[in-house]
Amino acid sequence: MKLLKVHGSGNDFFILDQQQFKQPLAESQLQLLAEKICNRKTGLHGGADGVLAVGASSKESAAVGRMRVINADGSEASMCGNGLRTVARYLSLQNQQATFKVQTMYADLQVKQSTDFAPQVKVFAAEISPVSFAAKDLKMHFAGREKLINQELPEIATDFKFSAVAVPNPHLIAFVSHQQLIGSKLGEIASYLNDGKNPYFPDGVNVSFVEILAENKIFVRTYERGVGYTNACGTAMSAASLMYVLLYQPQNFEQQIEVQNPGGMVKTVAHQRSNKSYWISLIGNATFVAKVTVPLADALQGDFKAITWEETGEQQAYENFVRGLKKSEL
Ligand SMILES: N[C@@H](CCC[C@H](N)C(=O)O)C(=O)O
Repeated sequence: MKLLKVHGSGNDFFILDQQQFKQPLAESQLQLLAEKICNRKTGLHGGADGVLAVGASSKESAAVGRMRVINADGSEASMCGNGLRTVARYLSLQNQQATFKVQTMYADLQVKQSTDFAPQVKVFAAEISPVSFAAKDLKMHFAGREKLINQELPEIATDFKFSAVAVPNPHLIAFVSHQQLIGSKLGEIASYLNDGKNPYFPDGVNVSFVEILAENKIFVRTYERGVGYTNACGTAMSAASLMYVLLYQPQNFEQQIEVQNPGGMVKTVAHQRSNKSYWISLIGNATFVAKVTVPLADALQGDFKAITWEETGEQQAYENFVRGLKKSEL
């Protein structure tokens, strides 16, 4: 079985092109494969944050291909912003196209090759959409609250104001001080809301703390549903950018925002359509780390003795790029 180890801003994945098989993997196999190869302790070459399953788009879709997102714990998500940029690059090379649409769970999303951030640091832009603040779209249950925009949530924490937005996967976002950003509260709140037992987000939620560094410059730290802390979360950085504009800089739609994260940096632009709906452009690296082969049967048993791992050399280029950034740190 062929895999491609990739990352967007250090949020790393294995791309699994299902078209290599006579039949796509069964759902149970796909879930088990993600759990086995992504495990940070026993997985494939240090594991990953998830699997991006690429396949043919459905007949009624005009998209060039389809992306499904399987978290490291085997749960499926409706969207993955960092992952979509790497899938866009993969499909761009496969189809010799620089701009096209990729089918995702709820929408065909526009992707486009953009200007490299540095030599061997390839960059793609991805449409993050649809956006909703509705509790039903977030699978969020706080008594009497259909929306959550910069509000206290005494049910889960004091000292913070939260906003909840689906892009379309669910995000809970708080703008915080640097001390709060680097503290333990994010992990405590997110672990509880992703325990599978709490009444507020029974399906879990991605939780982010955001520090405003300057106008149009923010730092986003995320504890992801189905994964835990990650270097970056593309949909979280997109959701945080939209909330930053809505809450602090409502004149800054269509302006580029620098979003720093523990894994590097991306750029975002918040947009509002004529029908008043929102969407976000997420612009960032789409790094191919290594070409990988592993027997499928071995991988499903967590046996990685017979793998091949062929580095592309891009990871060194990415690390050089990050070292050159004037970036805040945790
Ligand atoms: N890291 C991804 C999001 C992956 C899915 C998320 N963990 C969820 O379960 O919603 C991104 O870059 O957006």
